[in-house]
Amino acid sequence: MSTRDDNRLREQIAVYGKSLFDRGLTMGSSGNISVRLDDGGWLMTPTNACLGRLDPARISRLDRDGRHLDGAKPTKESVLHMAMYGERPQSEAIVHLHSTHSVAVSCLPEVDPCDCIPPLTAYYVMRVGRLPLVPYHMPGDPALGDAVKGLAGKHSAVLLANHGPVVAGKSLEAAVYATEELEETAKLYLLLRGQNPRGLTDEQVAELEARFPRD
Ligand SMILES: O=C(CO)COP(=O)(O)O
Ligand SMILES: [Zn+2]
Repeated sequence: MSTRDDNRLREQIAVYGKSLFDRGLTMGSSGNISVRLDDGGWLMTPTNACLGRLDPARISRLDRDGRHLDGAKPTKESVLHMAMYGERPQSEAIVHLHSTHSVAVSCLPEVDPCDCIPPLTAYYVMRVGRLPLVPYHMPGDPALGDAVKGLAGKHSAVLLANHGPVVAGKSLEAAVYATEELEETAKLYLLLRGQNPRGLTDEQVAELEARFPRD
């Protein structure tokens, strides 16, 4: 049964999904979005759905154990989303995209798997922080859940190798903002590759983390 709060969250998922899709931040039927419900379950975007054309009424609802309750069949990444929530009780929403520059970084052989993108800007530090790389798995592989478990407690965002970012936030808005910041910083990183850019110092990063703690 849908509550008023459910309906507000369904509308929000559709609005943010369309905004992300319309700006080219994910293509075709790629990407997925979820939000946590008060009863411990989740709303998740349906599998093979275009984020630009979501029908709020068809968004999938799952119970706290990940069982599909109603709506269309959920995203094949439901196990990944649930594993991330399991490590992050403070997170209320997760966004996964195939945003081009972030995916490009996820394919580079030289990235540090503990920290894929250096702290180039203050907003990257404030919204994303250190970004670990998750080894390649097929989309929807349930083993992706285990692969993020060791990382998601300490990191609100992870980068799936040769695939894309998965970003948690204390609200859907926060998760979207962080995903956008990650994509723009991935673009900057690629633009500046080979130019020995000056990143923020450890002191500047520590100052930002103290002043603007991430959830
Ligand atoms: O991005 C995707 C898989 O990683 C899209 O999958 P779904 O269509 O099942 O959500
Ligand atoms: Zn994907």
